[in-house]
Amino acid sequence: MKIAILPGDGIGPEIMAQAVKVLNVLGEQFEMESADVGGAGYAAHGHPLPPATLALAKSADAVLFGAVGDFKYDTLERALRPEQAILGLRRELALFANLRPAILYPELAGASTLKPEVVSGLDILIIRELTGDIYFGKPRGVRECPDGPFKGEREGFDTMRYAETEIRRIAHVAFQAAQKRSKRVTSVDKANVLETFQFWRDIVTDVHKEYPDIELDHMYVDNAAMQLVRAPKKFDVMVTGNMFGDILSDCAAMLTGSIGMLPSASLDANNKGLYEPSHGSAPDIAGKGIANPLATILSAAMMLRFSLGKTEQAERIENAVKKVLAQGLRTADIFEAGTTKVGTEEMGNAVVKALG
Ligand SMILES: NC(=O)c1ccc[n+]([C@@H]2O[C@H](COP(=O)([O-])OP(=O)(O)OC[C@H]3O[C@@H](n4cnc5c(N)ncnc54)[C@H](O)[C@@H]3O)[C@@H](O)[C@H]2O)c1
Ligand SMILES: CC(C)[C@H](C(=O)O)[C@@H](O)C(=O)O
Ligand SMILES: [Mg+2]
Repeated sequence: MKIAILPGDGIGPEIMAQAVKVLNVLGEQFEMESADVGGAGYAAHGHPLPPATLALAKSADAVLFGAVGDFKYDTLERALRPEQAILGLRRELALFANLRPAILYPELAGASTLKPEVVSGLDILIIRELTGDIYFGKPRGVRECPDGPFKGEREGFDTMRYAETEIRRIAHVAFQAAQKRSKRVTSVDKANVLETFQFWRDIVTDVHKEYPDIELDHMYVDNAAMQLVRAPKKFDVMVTGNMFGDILSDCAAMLTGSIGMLPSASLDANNKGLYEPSHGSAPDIAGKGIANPLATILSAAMMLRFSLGKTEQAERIENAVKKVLAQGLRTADIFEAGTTKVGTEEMGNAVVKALG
């Protein structure tokens, strides 16, 4: 089985090294091949998603991705910016279904910024549509404003759009995921204002007819953001569009103690996938050896489960993570009094040791 390893920028290489270490000691015969991506791809090959990197990702059984982005590239033309690498991979590999599970490990109840009783036992799954919406809609750009009070001035614009097929297939993913959980789906939209999301609501409602065992409710995104911090445990599966999902999943991350705890799987129609932590390249802490590698290690576990058919190995990793947390080991982002602060590498080594 071939795994493409794309560490990327900032803390990407540091956290990826820990996940690779874990994969290496499982006793499996994985063929792992690394390639430059993001700012590292641009620096070495003049493009954030060099053709060889894309070819590797396409030929592999799964992709493990670190993070991309570096503020020093923010002035490059958009097509050359590091973020285009992850957007390009999502589009080229047709990874339309992004699963972001926000689970609170009991040991981290005190690490969350919310009261322990609000978050204890939290286990929600955010399903974010990943290849449509305003992220990919055209036209977009900066132009002369054609009408209205600002006619003649420059204006920036993007296009929000969803085709029926795109909504149907992500709705199926959500309902089917809910069938394996507590059979509840909340579809998050902005149907009160946006045509795109009234259409989204209508199509999700239609797909729901095929899933009479699932309870569906609809919620506006502003309310959903509020409810996520007010009473997050009321949610089970949340399904939403690309941009709302981006924002809500960062919000949900903090319920788990840190964004350094939130893994993700981005899947195509055949469960081939790219796996990455939900966070970015964290330039503010890059190179310091203090980043939390657990989101990346847990992403590797998701990869074993969803794309490589190695459920037992996935569980081994997840149990090892629980064990190190129970041992009181914490990176700086989840540290609290009475626990032991460790660096990125020590945390990776502890997971390896705890694999059993
Ligand atoms: N999928 C991706 O590759 C991805 C995702 C999000 C952001 N980005 C990019 O990353 C760069 C930085 O973006 P940002 O600062 O807005 O978001 P970020 O997620 O990189 O960082 C936000 C905050 O969370 C902290 N943080 C993130 N991951 C952490 C970890 N594993 N352990 C401990 N702390 C962690 C950071 O130190 C920072 O304070 C930008 O260039 C952005 O475009 C990339
Ligand atoms: C880096 C960026 C393109 C990306 C997104 O907006 O999807 C990131 O924020 C994420 O959540 O994976
Ligand atoms: Mg994001």
